[in-house]
Amino acid sequence: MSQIALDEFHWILDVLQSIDVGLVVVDRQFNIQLWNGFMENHSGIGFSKLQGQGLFHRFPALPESWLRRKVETVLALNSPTFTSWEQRPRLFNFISSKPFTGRSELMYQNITILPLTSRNGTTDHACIILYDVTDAAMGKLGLQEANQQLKVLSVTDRLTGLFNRGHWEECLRQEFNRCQRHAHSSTLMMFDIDFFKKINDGYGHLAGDAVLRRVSKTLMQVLRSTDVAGRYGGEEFGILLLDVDEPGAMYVAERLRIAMAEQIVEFDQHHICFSISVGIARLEPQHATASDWIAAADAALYHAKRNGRNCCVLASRLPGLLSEAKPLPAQVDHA
Ligand SMILES: Nc1nc2c(ncn2[C@@H]2O[C@H](COP(=O)(O)OP(=O)(O)OP(=O)(O)O)[C@@H](O)[C@H]2O)c(=O)[nH]1
Repeated sequence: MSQIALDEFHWILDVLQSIDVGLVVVDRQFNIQLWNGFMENHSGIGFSKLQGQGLFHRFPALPESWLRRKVETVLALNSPTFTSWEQRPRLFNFISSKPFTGRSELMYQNITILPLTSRNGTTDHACIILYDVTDAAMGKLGLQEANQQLKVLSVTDRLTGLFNRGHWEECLRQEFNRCQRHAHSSTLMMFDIDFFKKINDGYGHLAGDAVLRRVSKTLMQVLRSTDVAGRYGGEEFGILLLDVDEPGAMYVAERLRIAMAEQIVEFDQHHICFSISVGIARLEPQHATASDWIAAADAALYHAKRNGRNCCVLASRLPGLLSEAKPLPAQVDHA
């Protein structure tokens, strides 16, 4: 080798040694043939201690079967492969070295695996290249998290944590369409807190808000995870009971009504009781739109109010009433 060629070789080795990218060369038996400065710094093990040793023997936490498969494919096809951190967050469990910007304890890595062809034309070595992409990954994950939070906020009612009206109505429309396509039926419940204005007028808006939050908490305790509950208006709520018939819905509505009437909201040294009135409507063939379905449940709710409140009414039984009005709980009970 000429002096110039030797110098160039030396420079290349210097560059490989100090480049801010991890380089590992292995042979077909996965014995380590090259381990650059980046790998030394992040693993804390110098090349002299690893040279010729089995990669999986020295690094048992590596995903052995995955890496074997990748390297063997690269060598067989004589073609490189790339794996992003989104497919596999990291190959080596290196600690992230970005103490100020980094929010992740471990480094995120992109990985390229290259086939290395010798001068005699055989491809018996592979070069694993590791890029530290922790900053980019954290940026993207942060953005995804923020988007996810925005998505949740955009469908949630701030006060109660239930679905807001817009999203709940969208769920209702989807269920309406699903029932039309598959010729089966679900049931809708609309309920409203009785004499809610009196609570606001008597104890202030914040007391009213506390009652609305208690309604939502009670709903979450009584309903199943498949039920879709939303805040429809100020003190009116809608619940979609999927694949539930009228008797089933009446059973749920009564449970809900009783659970609400048993609540005592403590606010500013007052004990506040309340009740709800419920209208129930199964999706019927005569409901041409989702709005017709809501109107049917609303009509039943209106009758529940007219019937004395604290009761449940089925739209299919209008104007007759299925459940008798119960005595209202004393609405405001001084401590
Ligand atoms: N605290 C509070 N009150 C609200 C909110 N949204 C609506 N309201 C109040 O809810 C009350 C609804 O009163 P009405 O529609 O007269 O109904 P009601 O007093 O419950 O009487 P019935 O429904 O006939 O039993 C009004 O006083 C509204 O100001 C809210 O977010 N917080």
